[in-house]
Amino acid sequence: MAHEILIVDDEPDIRMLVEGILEDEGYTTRVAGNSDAAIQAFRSRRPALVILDVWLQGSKLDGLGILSLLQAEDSSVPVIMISGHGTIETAVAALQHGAYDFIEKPFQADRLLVVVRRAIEAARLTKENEELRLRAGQEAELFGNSVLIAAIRSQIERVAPTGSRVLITGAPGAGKEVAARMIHARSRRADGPFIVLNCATMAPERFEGELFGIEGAADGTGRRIGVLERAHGGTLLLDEVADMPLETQGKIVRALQDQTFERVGGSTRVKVDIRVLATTNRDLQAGITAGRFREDLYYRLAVVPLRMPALRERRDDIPGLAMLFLHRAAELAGLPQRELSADAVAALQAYEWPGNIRELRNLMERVLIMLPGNTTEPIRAEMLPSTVGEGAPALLKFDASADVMSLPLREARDMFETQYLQAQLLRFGGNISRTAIFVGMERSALHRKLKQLGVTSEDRGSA
Ligand SMILES: Nc1ncnc2c1ncn2[C@@H]1O[C@H](COP(=O)(O)OP(=O)(O)OP(=O)(O)O)[C@@H](O)[C@H]1O
Repeated sequence: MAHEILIVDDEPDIRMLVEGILEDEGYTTRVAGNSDAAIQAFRSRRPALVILDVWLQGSKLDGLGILSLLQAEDSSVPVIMISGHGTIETAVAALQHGAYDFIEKPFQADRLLVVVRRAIEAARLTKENEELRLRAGQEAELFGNSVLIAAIRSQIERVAPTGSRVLITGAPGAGKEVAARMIHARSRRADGPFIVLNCATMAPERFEGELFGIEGAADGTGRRIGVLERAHGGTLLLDEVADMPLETQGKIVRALQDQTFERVGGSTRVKVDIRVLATTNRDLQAGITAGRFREDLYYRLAVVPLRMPALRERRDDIPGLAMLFLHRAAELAGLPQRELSADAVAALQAYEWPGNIRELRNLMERVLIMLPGNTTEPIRAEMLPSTVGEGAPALLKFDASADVMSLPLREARDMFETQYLQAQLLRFGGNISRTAIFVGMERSALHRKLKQLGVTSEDRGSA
């Protein structure tokens, strides 16, 4: 993305000179000749940087006055002062008031460009640090080795750089937000902001103010920047978009169409450049039929649809994810690393996971922290909460009880094979091909075997 620079100078020649130097380097520019125009330009959209003359003839406020106003409004935008001979002292004072640097007139193009580059880079790093802090613990990578998740990853790789809008559907906790973060991280906007608006938790009366911002009084008091503006140059995620009030849906359709909007209570149109992603765990088509969701908004958001599979559809991801979350939890809590025993893994794979990956992650953390002792002993199925732990062991343990001992070998073997294959099928979500590879049989031979043993599709877990 080209960085946009606001040039504030009362002399048209200097404005043109600076504009030319910056545009030759690929920056985009806006210009203002006095304090009113400068403040209005700054408020209508945040530039990446401001170049501000110390002395502005015929302007209500001079450079220092403008600087303090801009700093009060948004100190994350760096300001470079331009000073003439008689104004160096003021420029130095400006540094104490938060200006990034100053350059003296007449200046060399090279010197200007070096300072501009440094200022933008410094602002980027500050912002990045802040975002890293905010994002700590928020995943931007979809882990898992199953065929399903690998397919999602490759769809993301394909769609991320295109800038298309993507509608991500799937059950709660299935990783929709992670997928959205991954799209942003692999897009050309990766250096820009990633802003999430949670439509489910937003009170309807606050919605539009949050989305479009609020104009406030003429002197700027009470003005609030909305998420559309905060996401400029980056990505906006409309999380749980089905919960957006109908009236707001109508307004956002227009904003998506021409990337301009008005703040609540304002009349100037703000222009932005954002990519919009949306998630939902509801059926939006049903919402359209019921009149709860606008069809035109649906088609604007669902340019590329992406469905996140539930965890029970890709049970072969469970062992790896469970270990990942267990290791991370141990690291965070400063506890010794522990492994999972085979029966614990099987129990985890047999469970239905209504809360999907979020439930798995929380469970692994809870198990690790709640287990007594400072031991490195593997976690066994019986140590898991009973809802999870009771799922598998009956299928897995072939116990040589008296009953079995009274059977002829052939029948005992059939019994063992039935239980063994049922358990393996469950581990692989009923997928015959993957089970066959694991147990070392041809796919067709496994089919025949299952038929002969009378193992039906209900025994195989959901595919
Ligand atoms: N494939 C994955 N690899 C690693 N972590 C994941 C994966 N998918 C989800 N997670 C983790 O699971 C949790 C839930 O994921 P996320 O918030 O993306 O789900 P969601 O589908 O957006 O849920 P909701 O609909 O409830 O908002 C997060 O902590 C996330 O980091």
